Amino acid sequence: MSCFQCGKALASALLSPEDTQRMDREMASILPMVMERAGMMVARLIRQHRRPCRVLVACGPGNNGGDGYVAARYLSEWGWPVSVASFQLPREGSLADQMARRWKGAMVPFVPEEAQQADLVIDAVFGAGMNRDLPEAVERFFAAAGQIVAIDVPSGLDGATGAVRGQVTPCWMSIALIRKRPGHLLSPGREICGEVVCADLAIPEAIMAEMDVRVWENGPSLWSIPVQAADDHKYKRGVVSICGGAEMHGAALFAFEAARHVGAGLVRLTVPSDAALLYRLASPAAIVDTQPLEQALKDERRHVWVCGPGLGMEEAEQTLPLLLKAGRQVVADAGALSWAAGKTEALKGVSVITPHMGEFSRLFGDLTGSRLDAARRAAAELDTVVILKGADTLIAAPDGRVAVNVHATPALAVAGAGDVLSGLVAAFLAAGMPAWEAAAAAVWVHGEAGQRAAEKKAGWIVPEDLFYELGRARQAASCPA
Ligand SMILES: NC(=O)C1=CN([C@@H]2O[C@H](COP(=O)(O)OP(=O)(O)OC[C@H]3O[C@@H](n4cnc5c(N)ncnc54)[C@H](O)[C@@H]3O)[C@@H](O)[C@H]2O)[C@@H](O)CC1
Ligand SMILES: [K+]
Repeated sequence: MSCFQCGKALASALLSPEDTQRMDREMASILPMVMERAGMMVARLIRQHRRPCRVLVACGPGNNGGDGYVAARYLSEWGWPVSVASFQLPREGSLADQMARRWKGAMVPFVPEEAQQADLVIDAVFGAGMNRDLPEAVERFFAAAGQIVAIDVPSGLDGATGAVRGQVTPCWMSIALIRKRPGHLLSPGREICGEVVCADLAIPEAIMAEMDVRVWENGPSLWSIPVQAADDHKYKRGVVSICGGAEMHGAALFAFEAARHVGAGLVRLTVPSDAALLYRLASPAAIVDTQPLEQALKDERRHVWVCGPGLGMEEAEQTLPLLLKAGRQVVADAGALSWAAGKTEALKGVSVITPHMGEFSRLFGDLTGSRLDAARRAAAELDTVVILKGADTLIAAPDGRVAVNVHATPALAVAGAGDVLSGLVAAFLAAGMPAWEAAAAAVWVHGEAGQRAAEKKAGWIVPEDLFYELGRARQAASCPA
């Protein structure tokens, strides 16, 4: 049973504004209770993180503001000095209006001077569905604040995409309601959220189970990596083949070592004959084939290939179409992606592509809209899993699923780290994992190994440092019971 079927993935769901609107409709009859709990949980979480201090709650006209009035009431009942500044009063008769009427404490003007005097400002002006520019008065108000806690998202952050609509002052903490939103993890939103904590609103399980979630935070609940078994043999663990180029040997060797160290049963390099000696000297453990690719493809057991790291344009042209024609599962990276620029359809049939933003733009044109939507569109267009690499790597499937990975470290920003990733994806494909799951698991394991290596080397790592962390990283990636 996959993790999706057993429902564990729901814990890492990232809710889009459409998801929450649908949810609100489903639970219309209990919405007052849910808002009451949201405000109470916000107050509780603040109490857990902060000693009593002068609090100013900035409230907007919608449900986000409603949560703010409730949080103000709870903190005040617990003896905290609290005032509320209303940016705009809620519509009469709305749920937020009902909550505002239950606030009997001090009201102060919505001006920067008030924000400046408070020890803590709670941002309940706009929620995750905001899709207009932030009014200047709101920008100025928060710019004067010292410490800000945002309810759900900082006002001005588009919860669906991580886009920031105006000058948003970074928060100290954001309290995500029910689940995080994609915008909490996606840049640039991620940089203004501060610590993100989730408030459990005790939503009925039946409602959660009905959610048609399409975006998740990447983690072990999304996939199952095969574990070792008594009857393992190298072909069961999986065979990975890697195309090596004549010039840049290092890239293919990084992919090769990564696949070996993460547990592939057998890894082979297919290289031009005049380069074979260099590969053999660089890695005495390497099985280096110099036979023509057509010959190598006669071996049906070699069904997973990495094509691109260390390949020139011509080499990519001579290998990728042959691999696809032979029906192999291909991880295409680097040289293969450069070769396909301007003829993106040449990648059709590839299982996984791993572009960084530059390669992605060369393949699919300049970004219009969000990276998340662009990755999803590209995956659908090519019928291929897309790993769009970055500080917040996206793993998009042709059916619209997207995993957002922030399990990483800036220490991985070195040449060669991407080649390691290609080797990992191939190893998990060869182990029998479906493409999206293999890609998501590889990205997570890459991040885990990076974090472990960075810890040992104070952040300054080379790709080789990852190899000996990969076994433990794979172990850590096993689906939790
Ligand atoms: N299911 C959930 O996730 C729950 C969500 N709740 C809260 O509900 C929030 C979403 O509530 P709403 O959909 O009412 O959204 P908001 O609270 O953001 O309010 C939207 C209102 O603000 C106005 N507005 C938006 N941008 C503006 C701008 N730039 N200038 C002036 N006015 C602007 C809109 O016209 C609308 O009237 C969440 O963020 C969360 O705080 C909770 O109350 C309970 C449960
Ligand atoms: K907010």
